[in-house]
Amino acid sequence: MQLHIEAVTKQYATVTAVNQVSFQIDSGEIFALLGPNGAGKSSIIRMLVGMTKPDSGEIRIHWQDKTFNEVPRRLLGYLPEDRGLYGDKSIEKNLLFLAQLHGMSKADALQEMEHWLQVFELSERRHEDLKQLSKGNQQKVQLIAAVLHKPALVILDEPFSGLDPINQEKVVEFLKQLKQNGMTVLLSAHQMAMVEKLADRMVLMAKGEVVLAGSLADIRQQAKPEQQILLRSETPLPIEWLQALPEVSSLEQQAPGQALIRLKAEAQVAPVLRQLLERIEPEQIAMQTPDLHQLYLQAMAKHQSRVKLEVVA
Ligand SMILES: Nc1ncnc2c1ncn2[C@@H]1O[C@H](COP(=O)(O)OP(=O)(O)OP(=O)(O)O)[C@@H](O)[C@H]1O
Repeated sequence: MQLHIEAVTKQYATVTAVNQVSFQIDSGEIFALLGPNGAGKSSIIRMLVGMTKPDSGEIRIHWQDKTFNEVPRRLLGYLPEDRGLYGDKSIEKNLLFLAQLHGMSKADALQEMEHWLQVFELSERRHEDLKQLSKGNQQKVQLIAAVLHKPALVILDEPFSGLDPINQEKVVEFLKQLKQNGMTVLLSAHQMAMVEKLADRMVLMAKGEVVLAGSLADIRQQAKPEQQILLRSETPLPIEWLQALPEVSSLEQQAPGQALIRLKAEAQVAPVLRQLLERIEPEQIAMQTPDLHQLYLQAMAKHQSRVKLEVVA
């Protein structure tokens, strides 16, 4: 299963939800769509599953030796943005119904269901009506429903939403299992820490456009992130002096004796370290690599200031 999204544009009335977006998802990858609210993630997903069509550009899905313009239903496991199962039916009845709709036999569905109910610790509750479950547990049932029929491609619109940190970790493990089982996974998410653990590649979108794309390492390179120095001392740090150093762009004081110092893009690290060591006796001094959350915030801030400049010009 390979997906090609080529120069796809989607307009709703006055809003360009997706603007000339291109990327490719390879077989067996976990691929993440990232971006703030309204970036266009769900619009792309809705076009992939055939709920809407692009205004221009092309979607091509290659499966074995065939090509499609939307993912065929029998190959697709989909967690929609608007969740929808039957509240007055039990977990088991809901899952059996959906598995059989996808052409699974009852025996196969029950066997597959057993595995996933155990993964999400819901085995004991299989006969409870869905409406009796917490929002998080309903979400877990929805995730099982998306994969029970062993689809080739799983598309999950915000699989982590509404889940506590422990259950978010469970979803990470669930997604890793899907990859091990050979499925291709596309997900949208706001939880950068989870995406960082999982995604082989990703695109960062803003206002319908791709801002950054690639693996985490690629994104780190493209983003040209600020260099960061973590400084820890047993005595309080001379914060004003640190802020006034010409190489420093900003400083985050994390405790009286601890700060994260961000350097200007063109700054050399060695002279900064020399000055620090002349003035301070640090307990710890370390270069820090920004995580996906920080890269995301930096990329979005840069994108916003570029858009503002374009508007002024
Ligand atoms: N059916 C629609 N009619 C009109 N505008 C729409 C429609 N669907 C989406 N939009 C607009 O398109 C833009 C992109 O929305 P979309 O739902 O794709 O973003 P998203 O990245 O999935 O956001 P979120 O993280 O909030 O789910 C938004 O400005 C949204 O208001």
